[in-house]
Amino acid sequence: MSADLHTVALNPAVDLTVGLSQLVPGEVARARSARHDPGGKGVNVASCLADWGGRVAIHGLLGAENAARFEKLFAAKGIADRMVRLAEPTRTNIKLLEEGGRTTDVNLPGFSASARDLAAVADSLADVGKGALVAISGSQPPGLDDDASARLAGGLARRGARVMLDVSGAPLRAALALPTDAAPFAIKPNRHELEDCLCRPLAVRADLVAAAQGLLDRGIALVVVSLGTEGAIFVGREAAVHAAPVALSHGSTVGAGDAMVAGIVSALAEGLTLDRLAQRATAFSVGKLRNAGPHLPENTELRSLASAVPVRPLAAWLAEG
Ligand SMILES: O=P(O)(O)OC[C@H]1O[C@](O)(CO)[C@@H](O)[C@@H]1O
Repeated sequence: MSADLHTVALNPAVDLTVGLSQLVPGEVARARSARHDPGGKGVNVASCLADWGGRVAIHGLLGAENAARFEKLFAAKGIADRMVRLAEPTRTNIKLLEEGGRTTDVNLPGFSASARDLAAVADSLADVGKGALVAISGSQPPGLDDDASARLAGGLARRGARVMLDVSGAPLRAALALPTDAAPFAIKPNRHELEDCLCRPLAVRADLVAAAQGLLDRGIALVVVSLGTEGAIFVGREAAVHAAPVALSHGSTVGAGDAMVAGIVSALAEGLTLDRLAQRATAFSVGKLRNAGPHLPENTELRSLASAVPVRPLAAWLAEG
């Protein structure tokens, strides 16, 4: 990969995955297993990019008190740690994984952060500009303005970096309001996040595609909408495709979207065509389901998964729906 790769995690998390036979709300559940993994969207993306062989630096905020688990991951994968340390610990998010793979996420708000902390993150990105690819992912901790991620993205875009933004809710709305010269290069909402952001239902394929195409007018070059078991659509200025998922396994779905973001970033770094990018992104996402924690399978397995991903022009997918 020739590009300079960076990820930003403003609100990382230790993921506590609790294995259960079945979750019945209101009843006592006996856990069969428990594991802790360093997580949060920007951490997962960095970890997957490093697994693929990318040279990646991570920025953002991290609680000093429980940083060891993250530092161990970064050291093991050769990820350059440029995260700003905060006194409060990083949150723990709970993932209730039932037999059969259904996962219920309980995501905590996280440490509180200030405008000064955000400025320190922006400083750590000051030398990142033209030629760089930067993934900014995940929620923002309490204390930051809704447009915190959008401001980071806008600054980077104006310096010539290509930003892949994977945020939702108010931070996504703020990013979509950026002037076109500060717009992210790519975004990856899921259907629900896009509906929430545009305040309208997108249950019909034609509406979904029209909404994604409409976002290109805001200066975004690539809009990826993930559709769970229905795959994902990839809408660019010159081409648009649908990728179907291949053989789903029963692992936790936690981090599958982050793996998809890593696949998109790696494909952009390698200059792949949109077809190949869609296959790569889908293969990373499906491959991640096979592993617990923020880890991808071997590159040979990912390549073979990618070659099996059915990709077709969006018009064909639309005609069928
Ligand atoms: O930042 P959010 O939206 O709370 O999501 C964080 C959660 O998402 C994940 O990154 C998976 O996408 C988990 O590792 C983490 O617990």
